[in-house]
Amino acid sequence: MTHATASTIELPTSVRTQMYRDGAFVDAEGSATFENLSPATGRVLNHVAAASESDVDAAVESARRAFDAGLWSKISPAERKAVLLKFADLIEANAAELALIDSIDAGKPITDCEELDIPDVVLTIRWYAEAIDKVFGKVSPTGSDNLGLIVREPSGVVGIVVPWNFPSNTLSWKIGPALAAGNSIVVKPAELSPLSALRYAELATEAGIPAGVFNVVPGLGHVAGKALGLHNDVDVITFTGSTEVGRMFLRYAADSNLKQVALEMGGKSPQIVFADMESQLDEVAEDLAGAAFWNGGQNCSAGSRILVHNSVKSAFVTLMAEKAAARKVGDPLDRETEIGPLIEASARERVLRYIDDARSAGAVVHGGAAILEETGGFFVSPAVVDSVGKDSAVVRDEIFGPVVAIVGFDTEEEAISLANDTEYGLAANVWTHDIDVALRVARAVRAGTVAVNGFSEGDISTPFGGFGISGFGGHDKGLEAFDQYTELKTIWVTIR
Ligand SMILES: NC(=O)C1=CN([C@@H]2O[C@H](COP(=O)(O)OP(=O)(O)OC[C@H]3O[C@@H](n4cnc5c(N)ncnc54)[C@H](OP(=O)(O)O)[C@@H]3O)[C@@H](O)[C@H]2O)C=CC1
Ligand SMILES: CCCCCC/C=C/C(=O)O
Repeated sequence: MTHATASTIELPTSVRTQMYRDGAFVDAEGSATFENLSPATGRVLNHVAAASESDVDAAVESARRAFDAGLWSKISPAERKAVLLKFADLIEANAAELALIDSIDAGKPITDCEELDIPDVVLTIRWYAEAIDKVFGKVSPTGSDNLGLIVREPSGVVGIVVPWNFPSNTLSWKIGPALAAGNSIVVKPAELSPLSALRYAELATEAGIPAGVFNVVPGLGHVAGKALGLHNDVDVITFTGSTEVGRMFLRYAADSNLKQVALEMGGKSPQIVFADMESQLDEVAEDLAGAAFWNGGQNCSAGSRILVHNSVKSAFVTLMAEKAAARKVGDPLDRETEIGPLIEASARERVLRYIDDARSAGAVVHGGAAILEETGGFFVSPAVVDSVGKDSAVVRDEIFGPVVAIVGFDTEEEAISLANDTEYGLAANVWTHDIDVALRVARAVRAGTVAVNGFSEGDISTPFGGFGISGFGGHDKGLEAFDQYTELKTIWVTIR
């Protein structure tokens, strides 16, 4: 394994670029490939198989064959657990290499990948492995003439479509419960970060997951993703990404076999800071700088909208500007780096446009410029936007970059009203010492996760999903994730 600077990037030698089907790497139809670029240099890293519609058909066929054969779907939960625990062990044993792959492929800081992303994958796979033989069906409250059994069965073939911002984590939140429940899966990783999914599939086979249970079809969203969404033999689609593409999966389901669809989409998550935090404003600003700028703000639950009491707003803005300026932006493979490049050139242009438009409309912007352009990478320094109207685009839109907008409020009611003034509803955060205020606000804000006194998405035991246009049809994480990947069946017995 080579650790390299952005100018001499070398991927680990284990990296494979073909599709993964039936337990083996295979070329896409006609050996078609697409260019996979480095966000840190803008240069081509490698060429990856571009799955066609017929490649997706073949992967789904393979998944269905494996499901029907029952070598995974019908074995006991305890047996699946043993294999999944081995899978987790193999991921752990290869953690350094997986971290390097995601860091190079998606431009994520290497220390984040090593210390957060990959350990979270190991934890997730272990957690679902451990859970599966502890989840029971139910017996309904019948009279003595009947026995009503409510059982859960694996759904069948699950299509998994994921984005590039946490290539390993969003994948693990879906493959963990889907595999534990006994399904076969076909994964469509993001075009911008396709590599780690292929390695996870290979490690799954090494752990003993039967051929055909775990397939990967890298490729273009409007080809491979669409083919999976429209496939009549896919029982479930689970998706993380933009609301725009999430809507397409609902249409695909309506136009095909009415497959189950679960969508985890974007957000514009409010971070509400009350006046009683005045004595700890520095600590709050540090936490909220993390919430806004972690992963370069390319996070569905990024704390990109701060609502702060007007009595402490000016001091808070000064602190946030300092925190932003202190963040080290640079080569994702440099261990000092806290913020890597944005994922692609168009993302950088979009983020800079939001910043310029806000400035032109009279906002005060601290930071927020294209930097390190000589590297060829897509770097932007973090931006704190103040003196901005609550209806401006920088306050309302999911920017998916290191940009945080700050808006003042005077009363609790106003804070709640501003927090809920969005179509999104993924996450929120409230800072106060007053437990009554904290709980009143937590209950009043319409969001799937509300953190109190610290940015958080919960842990693996807590369900993660969104209200409004942030979520549809199910949750990732927690035992609740099994609802996405199982069908409920009633068995009604007449006792004669
Ligand atoms: N909630 C979240 O975590 C995320 C939210 N977003 C939001 O979405 C914006 C765009 O990011 P992006 O990664 O492009 O997200 P997308 O929603 O475009 O992509 C997510 C996944 O869907 C696939 N896809 C794209 N188009 C189609 C299609 N027509 N039919 C079926 N599948 C498709 C993508 O493939 P391909 O990669 O080939 O395009 C990718 O695998 C971000 O700027 C952000 O606002 C993005 C990522 C994560
Ligand atoms: C270390 C675990 C990080 C998980 C973050 C997942 C974010 C998901 C998303 O943007 O959808």
